Amino acid sequence: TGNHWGYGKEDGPTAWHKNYPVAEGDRQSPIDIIPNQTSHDSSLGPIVLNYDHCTSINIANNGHSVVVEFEDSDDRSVIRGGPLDNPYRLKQFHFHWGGKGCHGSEHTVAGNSYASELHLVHWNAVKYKTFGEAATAPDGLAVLGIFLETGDEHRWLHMITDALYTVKFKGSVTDFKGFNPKCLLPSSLQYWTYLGSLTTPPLHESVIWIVVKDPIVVSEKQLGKFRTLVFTGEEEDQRTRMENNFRPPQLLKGRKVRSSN
Ligand SMILES: NS(=O)(=O)c1c2ccccc2cc2ccccc12
Ligand SMILES: [Zn+2]
Repeated sequence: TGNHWGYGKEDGPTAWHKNYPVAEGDRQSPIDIIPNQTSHDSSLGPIVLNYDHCTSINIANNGHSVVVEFEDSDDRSVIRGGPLDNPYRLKQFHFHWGGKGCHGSEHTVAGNSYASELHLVHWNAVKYKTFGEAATAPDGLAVLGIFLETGDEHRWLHMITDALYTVKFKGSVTDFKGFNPKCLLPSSLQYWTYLGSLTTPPLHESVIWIVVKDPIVVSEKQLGKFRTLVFTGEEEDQRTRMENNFRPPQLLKGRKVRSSN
């Protein structure tokens, strides 16, 4: 019905262009990043994150992913530097993941996928009054992408995975205060950056992507807890496991991918 979209055969990424023609636009995300075809740009400074006074509000299942929202009424948690001309305010973060044992990242590196990908979504509150306005502007959003690979248990991810049972169904929201996503970042913030889009409908071409090169490591058990979520609402009789909620790589269409040193 209407602009309903998902990750299934009928309503998935290959069908999105019917309701969202920008799906075939010139700056769509994700992409396959080929490291030896990126251009190293020494003018690209380090990414600076000021999350020390960030205020997480809640954790929610929006029927597409699990999302942690932040208080963004002031500049208490911002990302700056790198390719950004302004500080961008942290709004939310969410994840994309695969099915058991298969891959689930959105960006790929020389054709290789990771098990999952974390997106920290920020908006340009210097130039735009609201997140909604920024979301449709070419320099409105900055999303920091972090790859997750499986291995040892991640010492802090349990704070997220322990809360997932409270947001099993689409539309569920629970309090989630005092979480600082800085604990989910790898030690090195070397990155690739390019101009792209939201990877979910409405696919607005408003994102400056900053994809961190080094993955964080999480255990298969921790990743498995994301797959206990379902795409469907509690009132629906269908229980469709939430997994493979990733869009495949899109055409580069002549875009340059720059690399920090
Ligand atoms: N995958 S995504 O980061 O493009 C994305 C958003 C990006 C920018 C603004 C809002 C977004 C909301 C999302 C909600 C669920 C999944 C991806 C989302
Ligand atoms: Zn995302």
